[in-house]
Amino acid sequence: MSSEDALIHSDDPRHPANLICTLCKQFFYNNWCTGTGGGISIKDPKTSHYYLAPSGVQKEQMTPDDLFVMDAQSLGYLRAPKSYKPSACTPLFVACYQKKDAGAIIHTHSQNAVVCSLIFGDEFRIANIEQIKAIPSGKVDPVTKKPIALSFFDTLRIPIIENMAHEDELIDDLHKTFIDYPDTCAVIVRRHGIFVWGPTIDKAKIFNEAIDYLMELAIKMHKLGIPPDCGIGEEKKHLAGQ
Ligand SMILES: CSC[C@@H](O)[C@@H](O)C(=O)COP(=O)(O)O
Ligand SMILES: [Zn+2]
Repeated sequence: MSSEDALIHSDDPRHPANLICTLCKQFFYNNWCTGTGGGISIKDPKTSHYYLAPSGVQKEQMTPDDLFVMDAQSLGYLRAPKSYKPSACTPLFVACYQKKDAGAIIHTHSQNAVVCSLIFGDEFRIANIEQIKAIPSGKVDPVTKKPIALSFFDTLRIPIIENMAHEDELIDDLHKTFIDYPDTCAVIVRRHGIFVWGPTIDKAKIFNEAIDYLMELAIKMHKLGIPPDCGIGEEKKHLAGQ
């Protein structure tokens, strides 16, 4: 086996090259990565190499042989399949690795993200819902040094940026959200989808699932006339006003 192929061939189902293919399949059936849209990038915790999907392929049909591998320091490709270009999301994934210390990034074309971006302005907010507790607050416990999750009584805030003609044109607004929302683990792109990152692929997957659940719930609440960020008990007033 060539040294390039050794980067993507492993019997370990948790190897990044295998995991990207497995998760993209799962996400396809969630309607998150259909019609070539969306994708996943994982940083190998052992080597720190970035694993990236090719552009414009049916993401659920990818195999490890199709993947690009990038060196985290030089940003040069250690492996680049000749028949493909790397994902158009690559500059955005790299920004999340470099600026947010991400271990993995998930990009979906979730319809819940798209509808929320049509309903809400520059920010998606939802408060006082149990599932919020799956999302990190961005703060770290000073004693245990472990990340602190949002509480049931908190408000989850996710910035919404405008879509552009090309994926790489989102980079300036993405960088701006890193400054304006230092604690966020996600950015919604209006009429497009969402980017979610975490310190590991397992965490990023949990955050993405929890946020998608909350966006779906917010759409249902909005349809009932209940603002998703209303206080506990305030929903009665909004329901009564119908
Ligand atoms: C359906 S085209 C979608 C792309 O423009 C992009 O938004 C996307 O999500 C995937 O880009 P890709 O280059 O295939 O990884
Ligand atoms: Zn996209």
